[in-house]
Amino acid sequence: MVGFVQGGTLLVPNLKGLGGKVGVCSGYDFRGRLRPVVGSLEVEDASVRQASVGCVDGEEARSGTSFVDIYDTTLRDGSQGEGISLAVEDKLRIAQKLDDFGVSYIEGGWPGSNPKDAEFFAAMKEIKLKSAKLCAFGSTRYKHVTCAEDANIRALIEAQTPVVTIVGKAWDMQVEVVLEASLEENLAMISESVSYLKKRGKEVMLDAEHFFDGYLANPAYAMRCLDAAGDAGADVVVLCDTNGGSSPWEIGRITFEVARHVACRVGIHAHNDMELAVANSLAAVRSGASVVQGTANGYGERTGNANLMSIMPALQLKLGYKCLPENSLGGLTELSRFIDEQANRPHVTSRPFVGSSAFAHKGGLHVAAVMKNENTYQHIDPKAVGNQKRVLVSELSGRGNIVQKAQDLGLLKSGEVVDDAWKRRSKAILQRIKELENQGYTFEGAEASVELMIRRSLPGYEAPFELVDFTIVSGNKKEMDARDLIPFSESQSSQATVKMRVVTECTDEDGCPFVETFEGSEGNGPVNALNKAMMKALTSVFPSVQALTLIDYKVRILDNDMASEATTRVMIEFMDEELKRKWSSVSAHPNIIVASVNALMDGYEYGMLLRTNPTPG
Ligand SMILES: CC(=O)SCCNC(=O)CCNC(=O)[C@H](O)C(C)(C)COP(=O)(O)OP(=O)(O)OC[C@H]1O[C@@H](n2cnc3c(N)ncnc32)[C@H](O)[C@@H]1OP(=O)(O)O
Ligand SMILES: CC(C)C(=O)C(=O)O
Repeated sequence: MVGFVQGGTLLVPNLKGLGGKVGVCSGYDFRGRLRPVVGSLEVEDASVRQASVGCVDGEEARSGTSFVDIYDTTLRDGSQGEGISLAVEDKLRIAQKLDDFGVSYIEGGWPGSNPKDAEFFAAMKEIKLKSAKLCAFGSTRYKHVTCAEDANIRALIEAQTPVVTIVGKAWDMQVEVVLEASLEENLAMISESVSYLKKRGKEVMLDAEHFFDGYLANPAYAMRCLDAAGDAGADVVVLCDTNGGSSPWEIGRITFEVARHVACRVGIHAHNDMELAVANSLAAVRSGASVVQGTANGYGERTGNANLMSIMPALQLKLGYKCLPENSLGGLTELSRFIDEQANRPHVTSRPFVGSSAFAHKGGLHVAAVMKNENTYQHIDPKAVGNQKRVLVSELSGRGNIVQKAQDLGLLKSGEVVDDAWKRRSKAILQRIKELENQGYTFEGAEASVELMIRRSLPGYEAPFELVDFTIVSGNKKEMDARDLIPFSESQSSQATVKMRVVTECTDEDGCPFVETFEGSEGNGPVNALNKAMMKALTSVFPSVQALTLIDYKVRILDNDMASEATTRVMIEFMDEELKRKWSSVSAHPNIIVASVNALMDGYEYGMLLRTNPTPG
């Protein structure tokens, strides 16, 4: 922020000796955001062009913030990402969630493109958004037709949205090669399309496709494209880094030029081909853009669009802009994961701000420091974006990781002095973890196994069951001969039996009496048969174990060169359907059955503990 407008006078601190032109903004709409650049100021040193041109006024000036509108295009540009296909119902749910969260604009799709998008807009006519404005997207009219004749423009009107965004070419080469139209015809396409939509009461944005490449190739023509839109009444011209090849310093400089030239608001739409889309969007804002287009989690064609999940917190927490209603940002992590779920995309743990690893500490030195002061290895408070600090336990841990884990689990009070017993305990656990990781375990993703190690080290811990013995008989010649005829799910090629001692009700006086159970089961493989037998044995004493489901079973061979003697790592994930909790356990062994039995036992033990003594999830 370099300037403050007061009573029509631009006060520019610290600009003595600087030069070039500085854009001046004035007036605010209901959100307190800046209105168009209305003038310019000559100063003397061109280096200022790379500085920010944001201007503030009145209340906003006093608080030192200005409003940036977030324009979400997950439902349109996001769905151009490979592997993303949203059903109408998904789109409706996402639109409502984005509205609840508080983005300013939601681009729903391209009504002239396909029946699904048209259906979405039809359905949206029945849904009232709380504060976001719904946008329909399309292109400028086709060459040599009138807007009234253009099916795409007609579909935009029929969508009945308050906002229409149209993409128009801004790079002379693209006009000639792709549109095969004259440069003048392209200007007419832009101008007539904008004015046609404005006359029908729409708020209109022009997405100036390839703007930055176009500006570098032919700045005068690129600007004429924006002028064609601006003169026809466009509310916002959005500068697109369509090929995603620009850098923040170019984006900053060019956005600055545009912001001081055009009379309407300026937006930014960046793609991530250089992994700079977020940086480019922020650079544009610092240079005068006040609308940022992007997608949830950075979905989008090729390498994706600018990730709004990073842009929104960066604007509010780092750059001092406002872009969301009060307290909204705390829902960011949930929003990101909700949209991943709807889009059927895996959660990317390393995503800044919202990923489950974004505040996960692994290195022993880091954890020791974070325990003293979280700011030592965190750039923000995770709660500000609805995320949480996590401590991982692995061979890279120090004692602090174990102590912190015990505190997180409520086994040791936070702030309590770590006494000698805990010092010895944490040292022993740590040593065991390092030994086991050396043998092939990995505890990082197996938090149930870590928790059990800590609990088992505590005086008085009693495991809810003990596996006395098991047998497995797997495969037979008859099944082998018929293997091509039997579907996998129907194969019963393995049988398992288990003998267990299961704790019944514990009382203080009598301790915990055991019952011994013996059960058997068939399965389509040895682990399946064994799991079913364990489940039977446990449910015969604890019926609630039925709510536990094995949802993932991963096997990894750790030393391929050892051929069939190789060590196998098994990671198992369970879910308790009723408690809505998931947990993972791990084991490693050269015998895949032993590794599986150990991981299964940890999984069941943890599940039964959760039932009797739920820990924070
Ligand atoms: C950078 C972006 O992300 S822009 C958005 C890109 N997204 C999409 O394309 C997804 C939705 N698209 C679609 O469903 C289809 O492409 C449609 C319905 C829009 C058009 O389909 P079709 O009529 O079959 O045309 P096609 O897809 O081949 O598009 C090419 C035509 O569009 C014209 N065109 C391209 N950009 C524009 C534009 N901004 N304004 C006007 N016409 C344009 C081209 O000149 C070409 O015309 P021609 O066939 O006369 O040479
Ligand atoms: C249509 C526009 C916004 C676009 O996706 C781009 O140019 O990248």
